Amino acid sequence: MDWSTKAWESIEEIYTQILNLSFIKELTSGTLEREKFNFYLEQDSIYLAEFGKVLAGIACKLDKSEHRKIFLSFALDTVAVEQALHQFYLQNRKKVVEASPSCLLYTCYIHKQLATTSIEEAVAAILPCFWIYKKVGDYILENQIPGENQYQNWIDTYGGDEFSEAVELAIDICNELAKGTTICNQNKMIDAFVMASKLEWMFWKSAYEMEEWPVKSNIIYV
Ligand SMILES: Cc1ncc(C[n+]2csc(CCO)c2C)c(N)n1
Repeated sequence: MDWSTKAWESIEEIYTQILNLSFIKELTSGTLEREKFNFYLEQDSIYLAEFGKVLAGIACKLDKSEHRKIFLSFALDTVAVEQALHQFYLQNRKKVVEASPSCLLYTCYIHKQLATTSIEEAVAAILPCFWIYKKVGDYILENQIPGENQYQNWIDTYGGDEFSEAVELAIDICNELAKGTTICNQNKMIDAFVMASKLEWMFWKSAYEMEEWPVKSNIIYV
């Protein structure tokens, strides 16, 4: 069994719980409140900016030029997706938004992986972002209520064939890196994959709840 098969089997339960989230159910039916979706997009904008930096950082550490090329193209795609979705849904709103606790946790986790773990573990930590979104995008496409869905543009970004190639490349690179490393490190890669999958679940849950910080501040800038 290759590394990615074991990795996906390790998160089957988390994936099922993602599909059962109200955010995903209502995104599928198109009934998700716009306020919740906008909250998600604003948080996602923070996430994508950090994710793009991590992808570029991973590229710097990869030995094979082919892998570097792919990760740099992922980093560019991330900026493009961020701009396109946000232009479409938020019309370039320039509100200053603070990262929610879950968003901060996720972005700090991937930065921590890049800064302090093996390159294999860092790559494994970014795979759920690709793979889970592909699966969720396809699931929504298949289970959509036919007709108008105000979130069609978002759904089409991740569901369908266009995004498949990137996901397959990311999975293949993980399998190749896993093959070239120790069993111990392969298991650490699984841990990273599972942790990032939990953080994907938390990200959607926190968007639906429009998660706030449990303590407030009254910042006065100079
Ligand atoms: C929390 C969160 N997780 C995953 C994605 C999906 N995603 C973000 S960047 C990227 C790679 C290339 O665009 C993919 C698949 C998201 N938007 N937000």
